[in-house]
Amino acid sequence: MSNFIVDHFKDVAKLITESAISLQVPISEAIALFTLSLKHGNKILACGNGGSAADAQHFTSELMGRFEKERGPLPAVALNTDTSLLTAVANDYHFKQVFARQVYGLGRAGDVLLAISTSGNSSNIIAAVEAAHKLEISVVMLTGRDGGILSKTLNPNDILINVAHSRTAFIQEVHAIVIHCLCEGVDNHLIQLD
Ligand SMILES: O=C(CO)[C@@H](O)[C@H](O)[C@H](O)[C@H](O)COP(=O)(O)O
Ligand SMILES: [Zn+2]
Repeated sequence: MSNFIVDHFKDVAKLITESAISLQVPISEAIALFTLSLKHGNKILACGNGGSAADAQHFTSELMGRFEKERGPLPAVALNTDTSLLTAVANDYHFKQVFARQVYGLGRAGDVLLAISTSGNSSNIIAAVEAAHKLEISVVMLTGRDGGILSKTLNPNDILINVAHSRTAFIQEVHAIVIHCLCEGVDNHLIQLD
């Protein structure tokens, strides 16, 4: 029997090493976009489904709380956390609208939306991106596989961070690293200014 545990660690380690090269530029660009938005007094919205919902709230909690260094709170809201709101919108309208509705309610021009989808094909994430575009909110898309439909909806100011792998688990494991790099980069920029 093959040792799937050792294989998992080895295979994701290879993907992490490859991603360090391929994702360095879009991650740096996303850090610059988030930082500029926050410096202008705007906020970050984030959304995802399942494991990516956990990733979205992981990111916003490290902005609103703290990452590694002491600083003030940075305005950031995960759109997948309020079960009353999510069930009401899904029940009364459509599950596709659960994030878009909140983008329309909370979003303002100049904010940035972090849209996370390992397939790039989740309809509620695509609808959230459409809502963001209507409000002149730039989008950082954190995706996997070939980026799916989401990657085809990029506006010129948007940034695609795509982990080109077919296993959802591996994509999510790299996404966790990307999220920590985003937090570290934003802190490096903003704490220098203090
Ligand atoms: O965490 C996992 C699988 O590792 C699952 O919960 C996964 O996130 C869910 O199936 C999501 O609904 C997948 O959506 P997406 O990433 O394709 O947008
Ligand atoms: Zn998972």
